[in-house]
Amino acid sequence: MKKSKGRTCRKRRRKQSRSLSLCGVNLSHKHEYVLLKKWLKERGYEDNTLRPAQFSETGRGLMTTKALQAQELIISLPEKCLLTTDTVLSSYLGEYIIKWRPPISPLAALCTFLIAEKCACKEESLWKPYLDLLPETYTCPVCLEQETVNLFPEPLRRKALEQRRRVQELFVSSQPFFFSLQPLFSEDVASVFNYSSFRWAWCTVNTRTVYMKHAQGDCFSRESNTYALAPYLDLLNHNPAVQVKAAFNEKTKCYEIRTLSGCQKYKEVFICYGPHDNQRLLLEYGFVANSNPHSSVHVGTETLLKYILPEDKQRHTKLSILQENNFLELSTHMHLGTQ
Ligand SMILES: C[S@@+](CC[C@H](N)C(=O)[O-])C[C@H]1O[C@@H](n2cnc3c(N)ncnc32)[C@H](O)[C@@H]1O
Repeated sequence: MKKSKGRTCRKRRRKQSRSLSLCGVNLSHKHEYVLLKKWLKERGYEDNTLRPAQFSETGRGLMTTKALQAQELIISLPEKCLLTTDTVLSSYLGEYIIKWRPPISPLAALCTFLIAEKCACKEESLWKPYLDLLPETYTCPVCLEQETVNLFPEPLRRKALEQRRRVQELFVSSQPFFFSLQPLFSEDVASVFNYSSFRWAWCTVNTRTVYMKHAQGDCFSRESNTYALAPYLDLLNHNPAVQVKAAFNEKTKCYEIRTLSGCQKYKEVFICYGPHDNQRLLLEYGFVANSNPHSSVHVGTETLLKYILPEDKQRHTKLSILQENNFLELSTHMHLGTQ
């Protein structure tokens, strides 16, 4: 009898403590969040349901103060709150971007704006309440020490190095444009637009933007222009198990996210960033998800080649399929021996 009571008690306590760990510590009274809410209100955002909160398992996120039913709106953020390439073009950077040839990419434009606003115009930025709440550092592979990246399994290490190369290339190719902005700054632009601030801006765009299609104008290069930074909404964390519908609503002129799964009162509200496996989540967002239904194992080239035996009659076909689908990274000492 005693034993059974103990077990029930332990079970109940475990359940309570798990449930408590899913409830966050409310942050909304903090000065920075009060300022952000005021800033959002001035731009037409009204909401009494969501609260910024710190969660033990996922870090900072948003909590709901009422139960959300399936199909209910989680958030509806007016266009005025969104930071897009239109924002950049209508800022003091616009005339420099329009004149610059060859045109810079939409991504480079957003990074330039974030750095300029964050590092140079500190007190005057219209975006200050938002910028003050952005993370100072990121955990995407491009920000990690080489020794850490060396510990990754080969396929992830390869992707991490690719990411680093892409960010470095974009930084180097954007430098002449940065130098053209010197008239806007009293400091040396080389110190404002350094690699570290560029990497911070790149990670901000990469980990926090929502998809929003923009018309392809002449001001920017042909790369896709689909980014929108969405203050407050970008506090929503990822959960692969939830389903949401998210898009810019042309009628309401708001970026809207609707839950398809619902959410309990005082629990963290999640969205789904996409059906990503943990390698993709680590590369793009700097974290991995527990119990990820999209988990997959990435097999390195050497291992793949080891299991396609020379006597296999379909060896040639199999290797062609792997190669066509980018599964083989061939270094100079490797050869396929397809004959
Ligand atoms: C759009 S932001 C979400 C808000 C973010 N937690 C914050 O404090 O600003 C995306 C970032 O949140 C973190 N994140 C999102 N979902 C997460 C999860 N399920 N577990 C841990 N971290 C998560 C990752 O650092 C990711 O790059």
